[in-house]
Amino acid sequence: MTGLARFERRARELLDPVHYDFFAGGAGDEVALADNEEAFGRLALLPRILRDTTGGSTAVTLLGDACEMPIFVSPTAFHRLAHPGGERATARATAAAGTVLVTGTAATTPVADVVAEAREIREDATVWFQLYLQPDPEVTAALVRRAERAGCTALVVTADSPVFGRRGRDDRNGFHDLPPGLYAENMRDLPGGADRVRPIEMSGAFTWEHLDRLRARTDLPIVVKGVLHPEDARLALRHGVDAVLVSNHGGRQLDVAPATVDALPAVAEAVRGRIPVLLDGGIRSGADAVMALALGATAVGVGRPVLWGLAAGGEKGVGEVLELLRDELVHTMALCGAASPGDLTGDLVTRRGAPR
Ligand SMILES: Cc1cc2nc3c(=O)[nH]c(=O)nc-3n(C[C@H](O)[C@H](O)[C@H](O)COP(=O)(O)O)c2cc1C
Ligand SMILES: CC(C)CC(=O)C(=O)O
Repeated sequence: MTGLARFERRARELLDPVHYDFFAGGAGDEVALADNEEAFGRLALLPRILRDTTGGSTAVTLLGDACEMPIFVSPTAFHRLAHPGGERATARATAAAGTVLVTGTAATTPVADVVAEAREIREDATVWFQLYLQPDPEVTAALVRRAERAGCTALVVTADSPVFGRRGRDDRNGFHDLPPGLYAENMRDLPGGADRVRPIEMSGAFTWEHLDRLRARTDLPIVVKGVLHPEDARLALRHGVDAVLVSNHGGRQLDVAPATVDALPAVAEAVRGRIPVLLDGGIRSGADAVMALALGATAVGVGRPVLWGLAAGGEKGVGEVLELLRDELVHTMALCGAASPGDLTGDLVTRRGAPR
């Protein structure tokens, strides 16, 4: 078994099947979930030859943060459900890999502890905070302050969840609550809920105006997560957003959303290089990352692969997953004649079965 698949297999062996299903599953018939991965299989890379790639680098700068590779850790809920080391283990491994960790509202470890853990490994470790805007603006404001005080350097606002996706596996398994002792720790001690953990609320009432209010309230760069329509990318630009993240929430929200790599070119075209375009969904190899970068992403996020590494081997497992992806990325770039991510251009991507 090559690549990341062995981590998923190991995770499946070790995890409670109900928890495995929570991590692995998607919305509805899991069409978008499957398509995220399959869409990469429909693409091929058209390599360039005789280009000196020695002395190349995978480094990129993301919203001012130096990043050793254009692969970051997307926000996923409840890491302590995957492994007792939880978000702390993920933070240490991600810092060691020199890349960005996006922790968030649904973490089972407080954001301050996540950042402290990452900075123990590397002083300048980068942690961003994924925010679910909450209907009570005071609660949202408190979450933002919490992330700022912890030392997060960007906010990632998830905008694809006006309602919670319908996850058939969780319904069938009756999985709706965390086991005793595990909580969304960032929701603890917030206004109106002293001494208790507030539930994370989804709301369909949010508009770009709420983004404007957030913009006015924080100096942190803002990433909007869940952009698929090019017009929303244009709106993001108009509302002073610092980056967009092309995502369908790993196929966990709108089940008939397109695969993210299929949605990427139109978004990149709308943005025309003015702000970074990030992507997550279905990245399972360094070659997948190369394809997305060539199609206009500045960096790509991985969700489940990190959860599988965490479940399989805690900090060490996450480290192995990130190193495997880095190694594949470097190798694929070299074979494509690319010395740095900037050399990955759209002409390198073609449809499988239909070379130019
Ligand atoms: C178990 C799980 C939990 C997730 N939790 C969140 C979350 O709390 N907030 C969020 O914005 N996205 C969440 N996501 C979506 C991820 O950030 C990301 O978009 C997705 O996992 C990328 O797809 P991939 O798993 O194929 O890499 C979650 C995804 C999974 C699989
Ligand atoms: C439990 C949710 C807040 C997180 C999640 O499962 C998701 O965003 O997919």
